[in-house]
Amino acid sequence: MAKKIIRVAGVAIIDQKENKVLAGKRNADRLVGGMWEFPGGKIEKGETPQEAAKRELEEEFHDEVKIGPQLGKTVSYEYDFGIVELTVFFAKLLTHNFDLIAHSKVEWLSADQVANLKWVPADAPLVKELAKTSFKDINF
Ligand SMILES: Nc1nc2c([nH]c(=O)n2[C@H]2C[C@H](O)[C@@H](COP(=O)(O)OP(=O)(O)OP(=O)(O)O)O2)c(=O)[nH]1
Repeated sequence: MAKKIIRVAGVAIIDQKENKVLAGKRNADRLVGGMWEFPGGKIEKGETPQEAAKRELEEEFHDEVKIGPQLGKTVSYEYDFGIVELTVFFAKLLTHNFDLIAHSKVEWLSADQVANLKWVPADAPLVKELAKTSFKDINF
C-alpha cells in the first residue's frame, strides 16, 4: 500500500537582534521523540501552511508569531509511518510565553551552532540552509 502523505508546517523562529534561531526538542513520548525540530505540526484541511504554522505555535507554546519567508524548499522524507512533506517559514515572536507543551526544551542557536544538534532526519536539508543564513537579513 502507498504510504500516507503527512503535510507539516514548521517555523524557524529568529531573534534578529541576537542573530539566533530557535530549535525545539520534541517530547520523548512523541514520534521521533527526543530529537530537535522546527516547532509546528500537521496542516489541517482547509488551512494554508502559514495558518497551520501560526495555529501550532499557539497550541505548543501559547505564543503568537509573525510568519515571514520560507526557509529553503519543501522537503519530502519517507519514514516507516508515512511520507512527511515539511514546509518551514522564518517567523518572529510577538509574545514570549514559551509554555513547553510539546517540547522538553528550546534553545537559541547561532547559524554556526545549528548543525551541532541531533535534528529529526527530514530536517537535514533545511538545517544546512539555516547554517548559511544571516538571520538579521530576513525581511518580514
Ligand atoms: N513539527 C515538526 N514536525 C516534523 C519536523 N520534521 C519532521 O520530520 N516532522 C514530522 C514529525 C511528525 O511525524 C510530523 C509532525 O507531526 P506532529 O506530531 O509534530 O504534529 P501535530 O502537532 O499536528 O501532532 P499530533 O497532534 O498528531 O500529535 O512531522 C519538524 O521539523 N517539525
